[in-house]
Amino acid sequence: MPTVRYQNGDMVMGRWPGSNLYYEVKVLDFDAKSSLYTVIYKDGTELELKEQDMKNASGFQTRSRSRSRSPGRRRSQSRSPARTTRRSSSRMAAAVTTAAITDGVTSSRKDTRLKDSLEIRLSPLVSATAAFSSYCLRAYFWLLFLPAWVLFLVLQVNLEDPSLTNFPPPLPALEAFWDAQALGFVILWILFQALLYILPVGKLSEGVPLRSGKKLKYRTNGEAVSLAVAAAVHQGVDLTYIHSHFLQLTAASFLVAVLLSVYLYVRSQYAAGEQLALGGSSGNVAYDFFKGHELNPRIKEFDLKFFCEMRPGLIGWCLINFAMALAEMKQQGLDAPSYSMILVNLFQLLYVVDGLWNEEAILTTMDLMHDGFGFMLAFGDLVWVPFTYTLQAYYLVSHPNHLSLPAVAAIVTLKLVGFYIFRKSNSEKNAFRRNPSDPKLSHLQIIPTATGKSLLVSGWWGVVRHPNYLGDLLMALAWSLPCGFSHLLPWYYMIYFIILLVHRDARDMSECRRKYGSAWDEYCRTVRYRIIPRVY
Ligand SMILES: NC(=O)C1=CN([C@@H]2O[C@H](COP(=O)(O)OP(=O)(O)OC[C@H]3O[C@@H](n4cnc5c(N)ncnc54)[C@H](OP(=O)(O)O)[C@@H]3O)[C@@H](O)[C@H]2O)C=CC1
Ligand SMILES: CC(C)CCC[C@@H](C)[C@H]1CC=C2C3=C(CC[C@@]21C)[C@@]1(C)CC[C@H](O)C(C)(C)[C@@H]1CC3
Repeated sequence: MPTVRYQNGDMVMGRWPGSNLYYEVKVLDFDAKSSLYTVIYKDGTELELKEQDMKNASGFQTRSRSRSRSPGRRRSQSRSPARTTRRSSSRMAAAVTTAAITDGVTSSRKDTRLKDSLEIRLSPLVSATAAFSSYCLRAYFWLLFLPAWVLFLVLQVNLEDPSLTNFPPPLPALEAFWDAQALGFVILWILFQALLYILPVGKLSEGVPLRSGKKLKYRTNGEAVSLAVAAAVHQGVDLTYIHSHFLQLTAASFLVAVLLSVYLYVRSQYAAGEQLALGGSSGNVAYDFFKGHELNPRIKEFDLKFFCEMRPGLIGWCLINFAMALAEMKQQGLDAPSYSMILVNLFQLLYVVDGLWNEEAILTTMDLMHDGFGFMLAFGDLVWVPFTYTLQAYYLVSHPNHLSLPAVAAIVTLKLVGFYIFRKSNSEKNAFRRNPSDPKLSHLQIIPTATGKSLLVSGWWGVVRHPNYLGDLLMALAWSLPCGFSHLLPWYYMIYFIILLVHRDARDMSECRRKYGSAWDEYCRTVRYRIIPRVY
């Protein structure tokens, strides 16, 4: 029978998962079977913590307000363990962390370390409360804006002269959106993908450790699935239906995404502990619905987030592109698709097949590791990706753009350079996160952090802080160039992607700053640029 050190109702300090920061928490429950305490943080987040991640509040001292408010001073006085040395072994870093946390309350020098942790922890709670209402407003805005924007784009692409100034676009009658057959096809497509996903072929990969240290298993059989889809398409299904029913297929997918999000929201109300993401628990229905609260919603072994992100939308994207190539030949009376259409198809196919081939790498991306699964991702995966990432191919069906051979060669070179940077940098980080002592990575310099994880500071991740985004942006440029410069619409992906990646980078920077504290500052001082060397 385990001893129960803290009682229900006790106010103690609880470690924020994945960091060395302690927050004030109230003990709600103790589960003798798992030896885990259920605690609630001041912002309402409920989590399960091990006893070793909890301390008596009396052992902590806080700095005076004036001192903690001075960022300059804070920087100069920081004694965080992560700053002290640069070591080559992540195990050393883990040892430093453990020492700092477990002994911190007794010696005065170590007290300073804990005070530094507390100092960082106080600000996010205060600002979280202040920013709450603005977050809720933003959620309402995005819930309305995202579907309206997709509709706007889909209605523009068929126009002879698509333009932002065509606003509001001529709206079709309401019944034009609804087509039971289109809904049937969307459902069949998702079920077909689900069937391929559960087939016992391909690898079973482990995700990154959850807060409890447990690792979930994922079936990563994307390569087999892409071959199965290619074979099915080869059997001669008439895909031009997709071009002629694009609006109805978009509306049907939107309906599925909304139903899925409602289901995800409802089930997240019953999830607890490590099943939950750290966001999406504000209590505001719109915000939580949009953001999603459950981290890895699963029906038995079927992982809904992983499946939606990697299968129906992503493979659907290639299928739609291919359908557009057939529609172009039909509409323009061609024997073969145009060079522009071939380039757009091949480039994006390479992107998707690469994603499926390296499916395991997605397990270390932000969406899979940290974000809850709610409307944003469900809509993103099932509507946004297949129906807006295909706009370049759709545009070319009725807006031909002739490319000379030198132009083709230049665009292909750009795509390959982008792809090389994207793949190499993603694989490097993924390999390092999976096995930091991989001998193939032993030449890379690292910065140990107080969490036990280290940061790569040479190799691709020493060039800029997001080399993978740089490669991705170069590829995006290569996808738009074949469409020419007559309209802004085929450049939409490039513009959206710059905004998305700059925003993601900022979000990731503050998340990493929270997680790694001064080790992250040191990384940022060493690697000065975010995405483009010497520019940004
Ligand atoms: N086509 C599309 O629509 C989109 C494509 N993408 C692509 O998906 C890929 C994944 O992107 P995303 O998930 O945003 O971000 P990343 O794959 O860049 O993941 C960021 C995480 O990597 C870890 N990390 C950061 N710096 C270092 C370092 N120096 N050493 C070791 N680990 C580090 C941190 O996590 P931790 O320390 O916790 O491991 C950080 O939170 C990218 O290639 C991106 O371009 C992304 C969004 C949309
Ligand atoms: C609706 C919102 C405005 C934005 C939603 C964003 C999502 C569409 C993207 C978030 C991260 C994504 C990734 C890919 C597709 C787009 C989304 C879901 C990705 C699967 C594409 C293929 C790549 O190879 C990848 C690296 C596996 C990508 C991972 C991130």
